[in-house]
Amino acid sequence: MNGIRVKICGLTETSDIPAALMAGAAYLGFVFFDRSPRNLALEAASFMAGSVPPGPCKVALTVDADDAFLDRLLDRVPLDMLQLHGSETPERVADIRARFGLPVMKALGIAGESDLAALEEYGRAADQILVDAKPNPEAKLPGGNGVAFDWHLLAGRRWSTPWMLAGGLTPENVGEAIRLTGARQVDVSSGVESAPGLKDGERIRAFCSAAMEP
Ligand SMILES: O=C(O)c1ccccc1NCC(=O)[C@H](O)[C@H](O)COP(=O)(O)O
Repeated sequence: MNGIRVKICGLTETSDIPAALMAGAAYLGFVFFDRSPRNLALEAASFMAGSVPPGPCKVALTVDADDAFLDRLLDRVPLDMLQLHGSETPERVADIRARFGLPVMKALGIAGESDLAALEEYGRAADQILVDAKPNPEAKLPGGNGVAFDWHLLAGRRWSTPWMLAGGLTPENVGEAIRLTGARQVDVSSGVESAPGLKDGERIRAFCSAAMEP
């Protein structure tokens, strides 16, 4: 074991939870975004998150959510972290963190060198940064597109805020991604699916072991 922490994002079936936990995932991600094939109704999310034993971090992914939705979400679903995957400003990130009392992870899209400055800025407002691929202009979703960015952009860089690598990771490429970027945490959604929104237990297991026991 190398201490790498894995987040499996976009769980949609109750059976995804034991699959992710048995594989050793440290974070479980639930998506709340209407247009996503991984979108969960609050009732389903409440049941799924309620079935998680103490330990793993239960993360809610939202996109430019307003306070009324976050109130309803946190009223009904037992959660440990909010992942903000829209165009929330640093001020909005800080506001959500103060108002809702949960750690916040801000997702930032990277396509080139010039996108890296935002990591410093948002690092002052968020508890963690999710360093993800910037979606193509024609993409239907702001994340979860199974697209990677050039990992060399992160090589040799250090940030004081904890961060997690995401975007197009798979059981086949996660070892190389960790080696090139120095990531200590990795996030995956599409790369462990058999179809959009359908997690594959065997790929979850393969991903976790490739990340944690290379
Ligand atoms: O997964 C979705 O459907 C989604 C919808 C809206 C915003 C973000 C979304 N997903 C983000 C993720 O699941 C991951 O955190 C990240 O983007 C990596 O996804 P993938 O490239 O599919 O592994």
